[in-house]
Amino acid sequence: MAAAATMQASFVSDRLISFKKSTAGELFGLKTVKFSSEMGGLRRPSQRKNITLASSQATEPLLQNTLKRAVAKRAVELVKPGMVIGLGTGSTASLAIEELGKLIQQGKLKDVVGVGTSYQSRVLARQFGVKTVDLNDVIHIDIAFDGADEVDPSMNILKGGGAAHTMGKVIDTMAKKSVILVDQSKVVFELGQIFPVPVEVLPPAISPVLRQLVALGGVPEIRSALRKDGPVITDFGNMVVDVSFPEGIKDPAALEKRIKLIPGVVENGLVTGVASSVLVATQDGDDITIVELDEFVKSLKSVKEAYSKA
Ligand SMILES: O=C[C@H](O)[C@H](O)[C@H](O)COP(=O)(O)O
Repeated sequence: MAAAATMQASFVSDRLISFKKSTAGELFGLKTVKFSSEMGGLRRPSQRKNITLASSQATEPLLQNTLKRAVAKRAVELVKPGMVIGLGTGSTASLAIEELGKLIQQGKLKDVVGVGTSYQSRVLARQFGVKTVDLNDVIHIDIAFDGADEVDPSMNILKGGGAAHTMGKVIDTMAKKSVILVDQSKVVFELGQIFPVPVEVLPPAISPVLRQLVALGGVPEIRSALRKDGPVITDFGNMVVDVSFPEGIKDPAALEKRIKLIPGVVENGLVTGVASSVLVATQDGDDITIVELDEFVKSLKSVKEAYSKA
């Protein structure tokens, strides 16, 4: 319970929690310092657990932002003239909107329109010159770009750190190609070990939903707002419950469905079987590279094997 409370306290710290996410080193349970530095200065799990918010603010977000920008730039290279693009929410998706806007403003992409997943994405699209249309005015989406809070090696996703997972799921599911953009810190062996599962809930149903979530083995906490007293209220007027699962999430697809079936639940942040591609921004020394998730996972396995033989 104390761990869950700590997680929740961090979680509401305006998402300055990248330092708590599982690193590549943790993905396969590696403990060596050498592996961490070899992989571009990734922290050992022990460091990660004990790091303070202050030190993370001093260093980690700078690198993470560079990685997010790099993956956003790469993603928009996939866009062709005339496409309808799903515009995700969050810091990484926001950078993709900005990069898309640059290409449009430079005249390199014509007749592209975006469909926003949130107020945030629509406002940014307007700011960066990406024309938006209503979801109900399009019959298809060519590519959706979105971020994630965690990704496992099977391309199961955990979303909703910004309480925007409901429309994100609608648009990502509808898109011909759902491209998830992450930096290496988001790749985990098992979903839910660091992040709780966000659940959007109809406010009048909050108590029965909380009870049902406990019955599923979850530890639910209503997400509190940062600069407002009381709960976070989503773009659709609902509340968000962050649910940690102390026993782990062994079957994300099954849990996604079980939470969805609770009356009063609008949507949850588990997204399974939807992503067509996960682009991972990785850092190795001064080099930043963008790779597909399976390639990233393979490279970790080979490093692990090399160290286990040494
Ligand atoms: O609700 C927010 C979305 O699911 C975001 O895509 C997710 O939280 C990742 O956000 P960020 O890119 O800021 O880490």
